[in-house]
Amino acid sequence: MPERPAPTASLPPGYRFRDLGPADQRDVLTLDGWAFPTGASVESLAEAPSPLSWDRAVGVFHDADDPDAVPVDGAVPVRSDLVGMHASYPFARFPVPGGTTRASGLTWVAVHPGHRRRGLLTAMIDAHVSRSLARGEAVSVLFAAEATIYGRFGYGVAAQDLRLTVPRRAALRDVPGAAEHTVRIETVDPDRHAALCEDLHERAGRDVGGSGLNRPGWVSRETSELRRYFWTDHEATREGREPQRIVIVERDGEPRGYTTFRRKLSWETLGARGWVSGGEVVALDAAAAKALYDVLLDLDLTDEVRPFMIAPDDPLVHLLASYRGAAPTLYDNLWVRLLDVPVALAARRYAGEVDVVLEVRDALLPANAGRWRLRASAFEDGVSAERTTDAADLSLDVRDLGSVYLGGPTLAALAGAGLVEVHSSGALAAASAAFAWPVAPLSSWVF
Ligand SMILES: CC(=O)SCCNC(=O)CCNC(=O)[C@H](O)C(C)(C)COP(=O)(O)OP(=O)(O)OC[C@H]1O[C@@H](n2cnc3c(N)ncnc32)[C@H](O)[C@@H]1OP(=O)(O)O
Repeated sequence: MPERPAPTASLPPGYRFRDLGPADQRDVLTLDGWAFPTGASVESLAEAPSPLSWDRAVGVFHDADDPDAVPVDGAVPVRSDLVGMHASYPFARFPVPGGTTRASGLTWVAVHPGHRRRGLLTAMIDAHVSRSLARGEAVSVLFAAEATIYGRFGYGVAAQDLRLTVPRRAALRDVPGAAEHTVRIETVDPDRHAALCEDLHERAGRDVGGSGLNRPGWVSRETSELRRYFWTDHEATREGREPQRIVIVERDGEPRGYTTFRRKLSWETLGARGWVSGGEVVALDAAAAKALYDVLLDLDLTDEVRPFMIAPDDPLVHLLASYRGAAPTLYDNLWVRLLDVPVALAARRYAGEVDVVLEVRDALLPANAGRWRLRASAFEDGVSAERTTDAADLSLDVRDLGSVYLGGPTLAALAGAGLVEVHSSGALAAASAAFAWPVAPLSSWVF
C-alpha cells in the first residue's frame, strides 16, 4: 500500500484520544446510553457480551476542573470523562462483487450530547481513516444512525434493504421442492445454533439463486465477539417481545436455511392482535426460502409479519401474489467509503468489459484524488486500476464511487441525478453496466 498523508483534523483543546479496553465497559455503556437513549439500565446492558474488538475501540476523554470537587490546597481536582468514542470491526473477508476485500466496519460512534458539534466526530473519522489505512483496509463500511451524518466524510449509500408488512397467510407462488422440507421451530441457543447458522449464512451469500455469483455486502460475523453477541438473546433488546425464536428448514436431513423471529401479542376487544418481527432470512435456494416464509406467514394468533432488512431482490418479492399489499419501503443499508481507491477498485469484479478513466474528487484523502484508468473483462480476474494522465471519461466524488462500488446504485442513475459528470457518453453506458452486479448488495444484520 503506498505512503499516504496522515489526516489533519485534530481534537479541540481539552480533549484527548485514549484507546479503550474491557475495563472501560461500564463507561462505554453509559456513553452509549447518552447517545442512543433506550431506557435500559447500564446494569442490564452490561449483562450482554460486548461485540467490540477492544483493540479497535478509541475513546475521546474530556479533562476539566471537577465542578463537584472541593479544592485541595487551592487547586481544583481535574475530572476526566469519556465523552466520545468510535470502534471498528475487522472484516477480513468483506464481500464485494465477485470477491472479498479487507474492510473496516465503523461502529459504536457516539458523542455525549454536552460535547456535540465541536468537531469530535470529525477528528474521530480522521483517526478511523488513518488507522484503517495503516492496517491495509482499503474500504470502510457502516450503518448510519442518521442519513445526514456520513456523506460529508465520503461515505455513499451502497445498498438498500426492503421493509415489508405482509398480511398473515398472504398468497405466495409455488416453488417446487418447498413442501419437501421438515421444519424445526426452537428458541435461539448460541451453543446449538450459532455454528450451524454462521455456516449457512456464508454459503447462502457465496452463490445466490444458483447463479454462481455472490451477494456483495453479505458480511459475516467474523469475530468471536460478534458471533457471541449476535446469538445471545439479551432482555434489553426485546422491547416487550418474546425471546428470540428460530426456524430451521431441512431437506433430506440437511439444514437448508433459517430465519429468526419474535412475536408480540396484544389482547383487544375483538381478540388477539399479534405481529411477527422477522430477523435475517438465510436460504441456500428458493425452495428453502419459500419453506421459511410459509412458516412465518402462518403463525397462530398473528395478523402480520414484518421481515426486517431483506434484499430488494429477495425471493419473497417475486413470490408474493400481491407485492404492493406488503407496503414495501426501501431503507439505506450499507454505506461505503473507499479509503484506497485503486486497491478497492481492483478488489472487485465487473459485470461487463470496461476501459474507463474515472476522475475522482476526495477532499479528505487527497491520495485518492485524480484520474484512474480502470480496465476489466466481464466476470474475470485481472482487473487493473492505475493512475493515468489521460483525459477523464467520467468525473465524480469519492462518495458516489462508494455508492456504486457494491453494484447497487448505477453510475447512469447517479449521472441522471447530476452527481457524475459525463465527458464521453459511450463510457457511461459501458461503465454503468460493468459496475452494476446482477445480485443486489445487502448486509443481513446491523453492525
Ligand atoms: C456508524 C455508527 O456508529 S452510526 C451512529 C452515530 N451516532 C449517533 O447517531 C448517536 C447520537 N449522535 C452523536 O453521538 C453525535 O451527534 C454524532 C456522533 C452523530 C456527531 O458528533 P459531533 O461531534 O457532534 O460531530 P462534529 O461536531 O464533528 O460534526 C461534524 C459535522 O457533521 C454535522 N453533523 C454531525 N452530526 C450530524 C447529524 N446527526 N445530522 C446532521 N449533521 C450532523 C455537524 O453539523 C458538522 O457539520 P459542519 O462541519 O458543517 O459544521
